[in-house]
Amino acid sequence: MAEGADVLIGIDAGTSVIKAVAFDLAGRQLGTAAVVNTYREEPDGSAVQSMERTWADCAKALRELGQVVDGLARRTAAVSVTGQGDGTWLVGAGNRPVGDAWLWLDARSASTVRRLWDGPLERTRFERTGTGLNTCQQGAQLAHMATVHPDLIGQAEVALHCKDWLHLCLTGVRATDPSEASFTFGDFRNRAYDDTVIEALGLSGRRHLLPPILDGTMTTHPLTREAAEATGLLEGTPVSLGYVDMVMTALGAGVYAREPGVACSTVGSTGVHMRAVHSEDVFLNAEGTGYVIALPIPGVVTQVQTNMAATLNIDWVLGTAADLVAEFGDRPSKADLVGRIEGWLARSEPGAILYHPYISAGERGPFIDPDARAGFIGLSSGHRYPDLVRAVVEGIAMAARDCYAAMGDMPRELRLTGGAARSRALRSVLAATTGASVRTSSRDEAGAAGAAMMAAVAIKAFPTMDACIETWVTPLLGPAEAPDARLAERYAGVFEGYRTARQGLAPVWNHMAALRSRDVRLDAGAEPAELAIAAGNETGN
Ligand SMILES: Nc1ncnc2c1ncn2[C@@H]1O[C@H](COP(=O)(O)OP(=O)(O)O)[C@@H](O)[C@H]1O
Ligand SMILES: O=P(O)(O)OC[C@H](O)[C@H](O)CO
Repeated sequence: MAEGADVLIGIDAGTSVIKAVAFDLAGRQLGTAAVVNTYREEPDGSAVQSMERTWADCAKALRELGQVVDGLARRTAAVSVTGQGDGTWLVGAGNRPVGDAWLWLDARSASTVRRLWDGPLERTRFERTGTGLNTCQQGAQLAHMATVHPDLIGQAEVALHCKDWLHLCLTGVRATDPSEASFTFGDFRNRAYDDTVIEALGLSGRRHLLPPILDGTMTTHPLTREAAEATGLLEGTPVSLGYVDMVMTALGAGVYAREPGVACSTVGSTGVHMRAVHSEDVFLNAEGTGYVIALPIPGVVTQVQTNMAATLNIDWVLGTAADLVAEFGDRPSKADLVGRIEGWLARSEPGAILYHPYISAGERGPFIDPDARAGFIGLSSGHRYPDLVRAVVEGIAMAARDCYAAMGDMPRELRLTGGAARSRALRSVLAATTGASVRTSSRDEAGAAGAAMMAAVAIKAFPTMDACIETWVTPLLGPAEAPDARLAERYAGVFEGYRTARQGLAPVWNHMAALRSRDVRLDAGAEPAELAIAAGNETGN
């Protein structure tokens, strides 16, 4: 470690915000800089993001951090980068992007996913990766591009994820990390690529696109001169490649605990619900859903169910109100609306309306169905906007319970992070819905902290990740907020309705999807065809 270097920087390139956060070597947060992330969604299901802009925004966040923390460049011992997972960031000659990145929100590969589900090697693929195939993942997206956009793949030399792209921009090194490599193309037991998995995805002929796997707790690479100029940091600063943000956030929030019954939920744009287990204790369900994501701790992985949209539903319900109000004058800010959530929850009745939070074009956990869509059940004429907001919040919590129910016993303690953790009312709904006590960390930036912890181990500020957790995570955990018993009883009943309804709705979602695709075909000049509600296409329980 360089003389006087007492700062670690964690970069967390999320779907909504790109953050750069400085910590001292004991994990105390020294400063934060954030740049709003930009991506586009189109009616064809695409969700894409400029790769150049992502790097420019990341560099901007680092430069701004330099204005917040005195002497940052000279004091930085190491940097680590994590980011939104899944998706496909193609890089071609001269390390230039091949078009825009496809994000995890991109639903275009739905038809390819359905085809691959029926393949002879699908169960083997699931048992090796521990991960149910869905449209978010790079394996599905590459397989789809191979048939529909061979031009894109043809120009690519390497297929990266978001954090890998930023790591390439910082260091000039093409690599990915053990977590995304193993849940997408490999085996979580040995954290290496697996030929059968790659064959199951129909990608044996594209094997050359997969980069080397690098463990950022063991290896760092020096910041290049160009990256130093762009970020304001010093050339040669060690850079560690973090694991995917889902486990970096969980690591920073306390997923790895010695006590039994502890789980960790990130309720941000997406909902991620997980437990840390030894890789031999992973439970592979019959439905083939969930993720198994390696932690940067030897032999320890997270067993995960992730529901696609969590607070994106809150953004939708608030955005709807903002659009309406804007018709009469000024548009209220998101902060104004978020600030009213507690009040709306206080004056609405718990468990009165069901809401399924599948607002983001499909669901991936605990069931996989690209056709799933959001909806309210149980509206009466007396219900008003606060009741809808409450239903949306409860729907997000029901989805969390649905995910834990598919992984075995409910947790006793839920370590909660993400946007929803900021609200006392949301925490109490989550506690009552899952029946678990909720604890949050006094540090806000769990994802960046998880990444910085990798850098701390890489530069040997701590001998092991266990030792780093003892200093960085455990002391910051707040008191347990116990569930309200009456509310918990009410929500246990509501959950039965929630699950029964979403199982029953699968054929309706499928029918609506068929209508949508018929509209597209009619627009293209095809003959109309008869449609009837058929048996569902749902995978999962
Ligand atoms: N006090 C709050 N009450 C309820 N929801 C909140 C609150 N603060 C933030 N949120 C929700 O959390 C979202 C941001 O979550 P966050 O975890 O920061 O994002 P991301 O998952 O994209 O990193 C906001 O868009 C909003 O929907
Ligand atoms: O960008 P956020 O919401 O922090 O993380 C997104 C996940 O990595 C993504 O859901 C993986 O599929």
